[in-house]
Amino acid sequence: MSPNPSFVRTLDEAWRRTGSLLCVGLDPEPSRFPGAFANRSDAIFDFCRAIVDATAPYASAFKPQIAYFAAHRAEDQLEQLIAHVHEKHPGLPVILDAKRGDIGSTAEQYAREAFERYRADAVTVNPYMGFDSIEPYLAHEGKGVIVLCRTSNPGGSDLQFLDVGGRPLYQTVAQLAAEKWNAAGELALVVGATFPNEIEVVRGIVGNMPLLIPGIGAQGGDVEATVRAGRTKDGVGMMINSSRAILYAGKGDDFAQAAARAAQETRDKINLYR
Ligand SMILES: O=C(O)c1cc(=O)[nH]c(=O)n1[C@@H]1O[C@H](COP(=O)(O)O)[C@@H](O)[C@H]1O
Repeated sequence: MSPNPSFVRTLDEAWRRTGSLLCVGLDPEPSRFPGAFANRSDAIFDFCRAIVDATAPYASAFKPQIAYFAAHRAEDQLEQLIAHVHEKHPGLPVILDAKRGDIGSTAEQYAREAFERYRADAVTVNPYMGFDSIEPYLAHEGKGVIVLCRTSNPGGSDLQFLDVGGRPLYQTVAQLAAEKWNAAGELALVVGATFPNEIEVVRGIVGNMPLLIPGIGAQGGDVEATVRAGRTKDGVGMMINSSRAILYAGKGDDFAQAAARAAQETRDKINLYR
């Protein structure tokens, strides 16, 4: 079997080819779908496929959030959706947002779920249980592992800001990721757009490592401050995610066109500051 292409390399190529740092988040909530989707058993797939096809010209990655599928017993639709992205939009990586974290033997199963069942290119993981809980994902050659570092939510400070030897815990996570955990070169970190100062600090610690940055759009993160803080010297290095502000930009039959417009505007705004 040929090895998987490198996630980090594919992502870097996508940034440069598409000229976009936008990651379109796929958090499907059927109660917010336009009326035409009511009572359709495949509504989640159909809605997300329409969003993917409409926004792909403005995106460099997609990020489905697993809970939005699992809560509706729609894991099969998630499989179909990721297969659709690979088939119709090759070269745009799919990040499965699952925020997993467990002992090694269980993590092996989560890794198989993300990479073999769903065929994601990368998965989000929680570092709270330490490196042996992350290693099983790295055993999948070429697959990306995106570690929570400084999350976008207000409660993220409860633990991530605890003082560890004179600096906040999230900085220790960034340093471990950059210096000890990244032998495979396929790690990335999550840093919320709601905390641009911390984005800048993390960028200083991790060099060119990719950052997944959620929190613009519905959570109110500042695009200009985010981009200025997180860009690499080459003006790339960030998967800037927006979910609800794109998915639900329109409520009617033109929802996909409205999503495309929102994606285009977001891409263009990001590009003003690269
Ligand atoms: O790992 C994530 O993607 C993530 C980390 C984080 O710190 N904050 C955060 O909002 N997310 C996810 O990013 C998405 C943000 O969605 P919107 O606020 O609608 O753009 C959701 O799927 C969250 O689960």
